[in-house]
Amino acid sequence: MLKFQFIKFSPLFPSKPSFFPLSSRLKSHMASYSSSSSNLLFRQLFEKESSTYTYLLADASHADKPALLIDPVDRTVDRDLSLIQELGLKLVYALNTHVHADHVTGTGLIKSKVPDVKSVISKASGATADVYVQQGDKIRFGDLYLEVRATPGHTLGCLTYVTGDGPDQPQPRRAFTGDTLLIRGCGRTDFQGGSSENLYKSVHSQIFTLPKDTLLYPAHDYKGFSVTTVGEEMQYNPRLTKDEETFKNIMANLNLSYPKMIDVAVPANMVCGIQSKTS
Ligand SMILES: N[C@@H](CCC(=O)N[C@@H](CSS)C(=O)NCC(=O)O)C(=O)O
Ligand SMILES: [Fe+2]
Repeated sequence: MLKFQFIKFSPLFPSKPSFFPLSSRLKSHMASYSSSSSNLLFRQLFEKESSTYTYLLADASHADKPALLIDPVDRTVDRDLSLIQELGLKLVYALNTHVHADHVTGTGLIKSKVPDVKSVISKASGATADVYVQQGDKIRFGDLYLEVRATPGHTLGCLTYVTGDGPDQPQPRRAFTGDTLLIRGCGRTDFQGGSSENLYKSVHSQIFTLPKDTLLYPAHDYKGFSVTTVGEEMQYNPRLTKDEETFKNIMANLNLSYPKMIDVAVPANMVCGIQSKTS
């Protein structure tokens, strides 16, 4: 099994040099130019049975058009792979934000259909994958990357993936929050090593510290919303705008029924759906 260092120090997809000897005026012009001519190809995809969002990201300017999927669902793998083929992308990574309790991840199925794809999850999740990531790691695809932020609370191993910072990276930034932060809500904390204290700290230290215009994309939405921003959630999130004690009280009294598929989904997702024999 590969360790994450493989990606972290891999010269496969080196970044562009980030230093250019330009005047500060020209630099600021370049920064705004780069924001409107991003290399990032981005698609938000939806699986309606579990109200799950899957995200497709690719570096469309790179020769190979390397791509990754965040939180694919087994039921929609064929749709996602058809889209990837149609757009001429090369799928390199299939990432999970955490061990899902409400649906079976598509990661294993993807690996059985496209064997070169590497599955990615946090070491803290305890799940099987090809590549384990942790706080501060970078997952590179072409000239772009996702920065890994550990955001435990909904589960012990929850991650938020944030698009790269810097003049050659697309702006505004996007953060894929899994179930840590939902639009005007957050993930429940009553199973899988959940902790309302940890979730509160994760959101305030790892998500609300991002620039206010950062676009936030959750793993689920049950009300028809698709995207929010850091600034919007800091102002309007009915749970996370409260002080920590009030938040913990809200979370202790959600009274949600367990996800219908939890007994099937968690054991399956601990081995990333289905793993190939070689991984
Ligand atoms: N009814 C759904 C499960 C709904 C649910 O529990 N969602 C989770 C995220 S999936 S683990 C959650 O954290 N919800 C928080 C909330 O406030 O709704 C099913 O049966 O699958
Ligand atoms: Fe979840």
